[in-house]
Amino acid sequence: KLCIQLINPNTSLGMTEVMAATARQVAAPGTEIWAVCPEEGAPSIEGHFDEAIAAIGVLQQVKAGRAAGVDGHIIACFGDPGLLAARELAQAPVIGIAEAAMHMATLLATRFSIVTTLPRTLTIARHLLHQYGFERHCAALHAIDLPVLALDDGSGLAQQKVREQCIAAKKSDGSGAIVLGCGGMADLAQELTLELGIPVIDGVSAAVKMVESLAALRLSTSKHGDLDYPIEKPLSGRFAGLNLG
Ligand SMILES: O=C(O)C[C@H]1NC(=O)NC1=O
Repeated sequence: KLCIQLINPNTSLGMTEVMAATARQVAAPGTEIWAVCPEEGAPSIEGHFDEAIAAIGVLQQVKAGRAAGVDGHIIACFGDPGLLAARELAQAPVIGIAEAAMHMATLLATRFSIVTTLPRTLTIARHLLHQYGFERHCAALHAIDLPVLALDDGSGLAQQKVREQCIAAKKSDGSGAIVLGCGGMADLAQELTLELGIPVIDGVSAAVKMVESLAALRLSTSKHGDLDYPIEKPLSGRFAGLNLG
C-alpha cells in the first residue's frame, strides 16, 4: 500500500478537493492520497511573490509527510514552488505538477502547448520550460486571463475558457498535446482529451502515476550532491520547526 502526500501550495480548500478527487480517481487501488495544504499562506499563487510565500508552507508539509513516512510528495501548483528545497528535505520522491505534465507530454508528442490562467503566469511557465530543458518542446503558451480562483467560483466560466483555449491551441499551434497549467484544472483533462482527440494532460494525475512508478522501481530522491538533506544549523523563530532534527 502506498501513501502519496498531495500538497496544494495555496490555501484554498476547494482547489485541494478538486485535485484530491482527480488524484484518487487515477491512483492505483493500493494507493492512498493524503491531500494537504499549508495552514497559512496565499489563497492562490499568481506570481513570484506568492511562490516565495507558498514555498515555506510546502516545506512544512513535506517535513510532516516525511515524518509520516509517505512514499512520495506532489507539489500541486503549476509553478512547482519550492521543488528543489523540498527535495533536499524529503527522502521520498517529490514531483511538481508542471514538470510531471511536461515530461508526460514529451512522451506523446514532439510539441506541446500550455494553457494556464493569468498572462503573468506565462512567464513562470517559460521559466520552468527553461529550467527543465523543455523550451524546444513547447510550441506555445496561452492564458485564459482569469485569476486562479475563478476556477473555484462555481460559475464554470474559467472551465469554458480553458476549453476554448485548448480548441484554439490545437488548431493554431501545430502541437500534438496540451498541458493544463493549473492544479485547479485537474478535473478537466480527461473530458478535454476525449473531446479534442489529443492528449490534454493534467499534472496532478501525471504526478500520481510517476510517484507510483518510482515506488515500484524502488527509486527515490538522490541524496548524493545538491539534494542531500539540508545542512544542520540553528534556524530561528517560525523556521525552527523546519529543522530535520
Ligand atoms: O499559476 C497558476 O495559474 C496556477 C497555480 N497557482 C495556484 O494557486 N495553483 C496553481 O496551479
